[in-house]
Amino acid sequence: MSGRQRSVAAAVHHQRQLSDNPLDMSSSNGRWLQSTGLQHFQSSANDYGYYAGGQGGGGQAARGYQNAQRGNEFFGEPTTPQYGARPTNQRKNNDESEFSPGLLDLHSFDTELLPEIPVSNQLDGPSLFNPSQGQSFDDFEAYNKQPNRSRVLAENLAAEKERMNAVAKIKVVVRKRPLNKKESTKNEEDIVDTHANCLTVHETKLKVDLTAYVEKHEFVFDAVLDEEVSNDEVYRETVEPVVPLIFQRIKATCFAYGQTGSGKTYTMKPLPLKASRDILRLMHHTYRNQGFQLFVSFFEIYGGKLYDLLSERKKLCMREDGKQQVCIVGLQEYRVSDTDAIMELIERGSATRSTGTTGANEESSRSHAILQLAIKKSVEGNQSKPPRLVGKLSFIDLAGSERGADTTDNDKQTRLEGAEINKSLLALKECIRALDNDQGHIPFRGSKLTEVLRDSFMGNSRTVMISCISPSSGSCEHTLNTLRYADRVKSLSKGNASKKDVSSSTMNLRESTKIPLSSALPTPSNFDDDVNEMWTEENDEFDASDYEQDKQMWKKNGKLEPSYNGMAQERIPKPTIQMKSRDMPRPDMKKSNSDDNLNALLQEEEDLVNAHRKQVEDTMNIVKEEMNLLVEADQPGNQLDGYISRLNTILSQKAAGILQLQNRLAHFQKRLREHNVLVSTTGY
Ligand SMILES: Nc1ncnc2c1ncn2[C@@H]1O[C@H](COP(=O)(O)OP(=O)(O)OP(=O)(O)O)[C@@H](O)[C@H]1O
Repeated sequence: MSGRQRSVAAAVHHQRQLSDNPLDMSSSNGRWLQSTGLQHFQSSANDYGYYAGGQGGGGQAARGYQNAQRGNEFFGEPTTPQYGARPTNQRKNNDESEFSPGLLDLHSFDTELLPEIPVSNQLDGPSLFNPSQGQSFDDFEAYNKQPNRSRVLAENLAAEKERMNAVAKIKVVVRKRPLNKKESTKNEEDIVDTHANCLTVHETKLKVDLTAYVEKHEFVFDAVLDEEVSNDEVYRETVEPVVPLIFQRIKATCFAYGQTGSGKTYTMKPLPLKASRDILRLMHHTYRNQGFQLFVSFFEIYGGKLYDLLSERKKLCMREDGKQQVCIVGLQEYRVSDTDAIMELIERGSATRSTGTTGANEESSRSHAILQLAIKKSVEGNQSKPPRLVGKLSFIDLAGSERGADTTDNDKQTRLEGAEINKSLLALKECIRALDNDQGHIPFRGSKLTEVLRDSFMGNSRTVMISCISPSSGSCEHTLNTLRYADRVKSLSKGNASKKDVSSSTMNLRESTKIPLSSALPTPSNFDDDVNEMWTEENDEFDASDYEQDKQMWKKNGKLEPSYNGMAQERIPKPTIQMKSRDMPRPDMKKSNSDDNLNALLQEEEDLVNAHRKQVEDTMNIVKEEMNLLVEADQPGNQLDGYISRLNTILSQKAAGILQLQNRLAHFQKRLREHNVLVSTTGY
C-alpha cells in the first residue's frame, strides 16, 4: 500500500532479506538441502544428542553461529520441506543416536522447574541479544576483557531485569499479508489500512434500499505489521523480547491465529529457528559454562489426538501425573546445539504435518502444530539425573479456522476437523483470558490444545498472539472476526483500554453503482470465535430427551453401538440462548462513553446471533451425519423411521430458530442506530 506508515516504527529494521521472495525461497531451500543440510548431518553427529554443553567452546559456538549465518535464507521466509531427501535407513540410525535419554515420559521431569537459576557472572551487554547490532563472538571476547566489567555487568543485570518486567504478559500483534494472485485476479480490493499500531477495515455494506456504504472498523493493537514487513521484523517485534526470559524460568507461548490462507504458517515457520539462534547465542555467551542445554520437540494435535512430528507421526498419549502435571508420553526431544540441526528438525516435522485443501488454501494446515524449545539444566553435581526444565518457548501454528461457506464443498472429515478446530480456538482464548486475569482456575481442559499447553499457562508466563489477516475485500468478514478475537484477547489485559472497534459509517456511497453488488452483498458468517461459549449444560431450548431415549433403545439393541456410541453425545451440543456472565459487557466498558457502550452492546448482540447461527448450522450438520449413519445401519427391528423423522423435526425447528434470531438482531440493531440509546440485552 502506498504511503503506508510503518507500524513498528524505529525499533524495527527494514532491511529485507533476499529470501523475502517466496520464489527465491523455494530455490534456496533446495540449495540448502543439497549443499548443506545433508552433509552437515552426516558430518556432525555431535550436533544433537551428544553436545557437550559449553565444553565445545568457541569453536563449536562459532560454528553454530556461522551456520546461523549460512542458514540465513531459512530465517527469511518459510520453505517447502523435502522430507525424505535423507535416506530413511540413514535417518533412522542417526535418529536413534540423536535422541535424548529417557525418551518415554520425557515431560514427567520437564514440568518441574529448577528452584533457582543462578544468574550469570558473565552477563553480556544488552547488545548481545540484539542481532541488529551485528556483534560477533570476537566482540564479546573483547567485551569480557573490559576493565570496568563488573560495574557494566551489574548495570546490565539491572537492565535485563527491567526488560523482563517490561515484556507484557500478553502481546497482540496483527500481520497483514499482501493480496495474493487469486485475489488480484478476482479484482478484490485491499480494504485494510494500517497506521502505526492502528488498523482500519473498510467494510462495504448495503443499506435496506440497496445503496452501498462503507463502514469503518478501527482497531488498536500492540503492533500492526503490514504487507511490507519481513519475517525478520515480525520476529523482532514478537518473539525476540521473550527469548531471554526463558532463561529466567519463564514459559512463553507464541501462536498465530487467523483464517485459512491468511499467512499463519508463513509467519510462524521461521520464528523457532530465529529464536533458537538467539537462545544458542545466549547459551554460548551470557550463560556460558552454566550447563544449559537446548531441546526441540515438535508435535501436532489433529482431531483431538497427538502425533509426534519428529517420529513419523507416532501417536502420543497425554497423561496427568499426581501433581496434575501434563506429561506427553513418548514425545521425542532432541538435544541440539546448532541451528542447522534445528532447521533440519523443523523441516522434517513440517513435512510430516497434516495438511489438506480447503476452499481458501490449497495447502491448508489441518492440525495445530506445536514446536517447543526447552531450556534445561543438569542437576548440579549429579550428571546421572536427567536435566531439569528451566524455561520453554512454544510456537503454535494453529490450524486454519474456516467458515461453513468454505466447507460446503468439503467432505465430512474436513467439516469435523473444522468443528474440532473451532472448539480449541475458543478454549485457547478462554485460557488466555483466565491467565491474564490471574484467575485461580485456568480452563485448560476445554480442549486438547489447551491441556497440552497447560504448563505454559501456569506460573510466570508470556503469550504473544500474532493475528494474521488477508487484506482482500473478499475476506472482510473473516478479517473482522480475526481482529475481534484478537481485540478481545488484548482487552483481557488488566487496565487495558484498547478496545476500539469503532463502527462508524463515514462514507455514504450513494453512487452505489460503482460497487458491484455481488461484492457488497453480505455473506453468511458461521465462523465465530465464541462458538461453544453459548453451549451450556442448562438447555432451555432443545429437548433432546426423546432423542436420548431412542438412542438408549438402539444401544440396547446392540446393533448401532459401534458406529453410534459416543458420537451423538459428543457431537450434538446442547444449545442455549443465555449469555454467560463473562459475555456481558465488562465493568470497565461501562465506564467508557456511551458510544463505546453502544458499540460494545451491538458487538455482543452480533456475536450472540452469529454464535447461534453457527451452532444451529453445526447442529444441522451433526444431525445430517447421524442420519447418514443411521441409514447405513438400517436393519430390521431398529425402527429407524421414527427416529429419522424426529431428527427431521429437530432440523426444521433449528432452521426456524435461526431465522427468528436473525430477525431479532436486525430489529435490535435498527433501534440502536435510530435512537442511539442503550438497550439491555436481558431477555434477548
Ligand atoms: N506476508 C506474506 N507475504 C507473502 N506471502 C504470504 C504472506 N503470508 C502468506 N503468504 C502466502 O499465502 C499463502 C497461504 O499462507 P499460509 O499457508 O501461511 O496460510 P495459513 O494461514 O497457514 O493457512 P492454513 O490455516 O490453511 O494453514 C502461502 O502461499 C504463503 O506463501
